[in-house]
Amino acid sequence: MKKILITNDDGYESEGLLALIEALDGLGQITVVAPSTEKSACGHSLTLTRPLSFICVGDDFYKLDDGTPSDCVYLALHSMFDDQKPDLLISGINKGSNMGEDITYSGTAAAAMEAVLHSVPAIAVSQVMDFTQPIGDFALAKKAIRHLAEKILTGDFPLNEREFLNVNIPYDVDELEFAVTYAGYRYYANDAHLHRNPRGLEYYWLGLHPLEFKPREKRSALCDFEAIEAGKVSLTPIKLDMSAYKSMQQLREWL
Ligand SMILES: Nc1nc2c(ncn2[C@@H]2O[C@H](COP(=O)(O)O)[C@@H](O)[C@H]2O)c(=O)[nH]1
Repeated sequence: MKKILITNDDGYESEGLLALIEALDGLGQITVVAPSTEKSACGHSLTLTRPLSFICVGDDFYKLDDGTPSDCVYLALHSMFDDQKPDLLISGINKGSNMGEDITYSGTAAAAMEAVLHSVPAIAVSQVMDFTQPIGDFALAKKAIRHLAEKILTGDFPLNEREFLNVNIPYDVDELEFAVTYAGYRYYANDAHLHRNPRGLEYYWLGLHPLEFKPREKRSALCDFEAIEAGKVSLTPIKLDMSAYKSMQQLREWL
């Protein structure tokens, strides 16, 4: 029987995680290891400075106290799959998109990175949200991820070593249509909001600014943002090799 490992970064009680489990029902033996608390924007952090513990919350369903998504993958592979690695790791369904350079912050994407570093095929799946509206049922996301998982588990994983599939699901769309994309260019501000507690101690809340984007020049395909704007499920192949090959010669000349 095929083995599927599931994790996320919104925490083990997230609606997106439960929807993902439902979407994959019947496709294989599912093991869930998810953080005990929300870990959004935790990146590819591993917890090396304190111990972590699995806490069983159901059949083959564990929360990792208090681990990151990457810890969940790392420890699950170490402790639960000593004879045969999982055939697929799926991280999500994240409440919020992860497009462009978002993936450099994303715990959802980082779990997929951790998996492919251990030669386990991986998908990160994130749902574009309107946070002013009810969360919804992730219907399109479930349909999309089941389609992709079935193709992978009955056939092959379409990417190369140390590459993962970053999937973003459009908001409020019913029809399933895929688009193969590249990661767009995301604009980031560095807003922070200063407050003081009743004793005068200052503290900040980061972020909370609009995250605009643009396509990158001279690309034939759509970027992830454009696919989402067109109501398509964005499939972006991401490689972990971050070397700036085009800059190597200019660096040599600079020396
Ligand atoms: N650079 C900023 N990124 C932000 C901000 N608000 C949200 N985000 C995005 O959060 C997600 C985290 O991903 P997750 O998979 O860990 O939930 C990622 O897409 C970030 O870009 C912000 O104000 N600034």
